[in-house]
Amino acid sequence: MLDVLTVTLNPAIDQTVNINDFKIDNVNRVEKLQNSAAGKGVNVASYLASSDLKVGATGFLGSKNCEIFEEFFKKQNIENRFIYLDTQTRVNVKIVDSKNKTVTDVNQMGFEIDEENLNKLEKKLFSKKEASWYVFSGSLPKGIDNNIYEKWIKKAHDLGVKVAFDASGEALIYGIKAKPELIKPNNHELSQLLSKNISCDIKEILPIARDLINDGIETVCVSMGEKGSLIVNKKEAFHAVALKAEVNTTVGAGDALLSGLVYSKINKLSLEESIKLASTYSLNALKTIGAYLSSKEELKKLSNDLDIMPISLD
Ligand SMILES: Nc1ncnc2c1ncn2[C@@H]1O[C@H](COP(=O)(O)OP(=O)(O)O)[C@@H](O)[C@H]1O
Ligand SMILES: O=P(O)(O)OC[C@H]1O[C@](O)(COP(=O)(O)O)[C@@H](O)[C@@H]1O
Repeated sequence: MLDVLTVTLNPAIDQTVNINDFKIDNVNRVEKLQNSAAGKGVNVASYLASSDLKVGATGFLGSKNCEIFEEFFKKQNIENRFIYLDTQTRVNVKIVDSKNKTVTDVNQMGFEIDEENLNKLEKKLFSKKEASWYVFSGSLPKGIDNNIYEKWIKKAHDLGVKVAFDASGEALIYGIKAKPELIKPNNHELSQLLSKNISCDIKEILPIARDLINDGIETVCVSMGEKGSLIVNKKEAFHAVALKAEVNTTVGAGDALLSGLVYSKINKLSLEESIKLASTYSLNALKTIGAYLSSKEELKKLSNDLDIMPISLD
């Protein structure tokens, strides 16, 4: 049995283009271009497989541009359990502007899923327990109902599988009703959940995270970009923030954070150790284009750049 099976319904080839001083409504010249196999669950699978867990990845892939994924799965030691569709996987453009220090995401809608293929995937996931943990993450392609993750989290729990969940909008609103063990919304996703603007203020985020815990979610980690993250369970809370960071891209930092949290759950790390490890993974992701984890020594060095502060729950 696998340790972790990640599910990516709408993977992507991330096309990172470096444009110095990117200007809208103008002609921009690309200085460097890199394509990477990606999508939320593909990234998580890669970080976890590099952490010596037995990992599989499933969901849907277009057969017409699947080579980049197949090479990546082989290289990263990820068991490929994708269902192939007779089409292309979407290409998401990531415009990295090092002069203005911005990253602009242009994410395509991707393919449409019909009932037959959805049934095939459900069979793969729920005929028997395939892994200790399932990770459901990322946007929903056309043809899939917003409550799919809610339905699947319940089905996973019925099989005795634990669930980490990272989605946005309606899919998130439905999904948390099924009480996954672990969620990692960012502050924008919390805003969608509560239909009001949530800032990166710990005093504002802590009670919201605690409400989610009281509703039955075991661990809530709210990520806040350069403001770090807040992790909360029933007993403790910590705020992790980077004292310094080398930022070449912010794409995949959330997936890296989630991966570190899943690894920590599987290895029963304390909440403080968990957020330290997960934040280290995210610092690593900021340096690297594509979901590649650095060596243990490099990660150890990066972890020194973190400040982990306990937050009182009284
Ligand atoms: N500019 C940054 N400086 C330092 N750390 C960052 C920066 N951007 C992201 N991070 C780290 O990556 C984590 C996830 O990033 P975030 O942007 O919140 O996730 P998501 O991509 O899911 O929106 C943060 O909690 C933080 O640890
Ligand atoms: O499924 P969505 O929400 O469109 O997101 C897909 C995108 O998210 C990523 O997985 C990165 O996610 P994070 O930056 O949140 O870690 C990209 O690789 C991919 O292009």
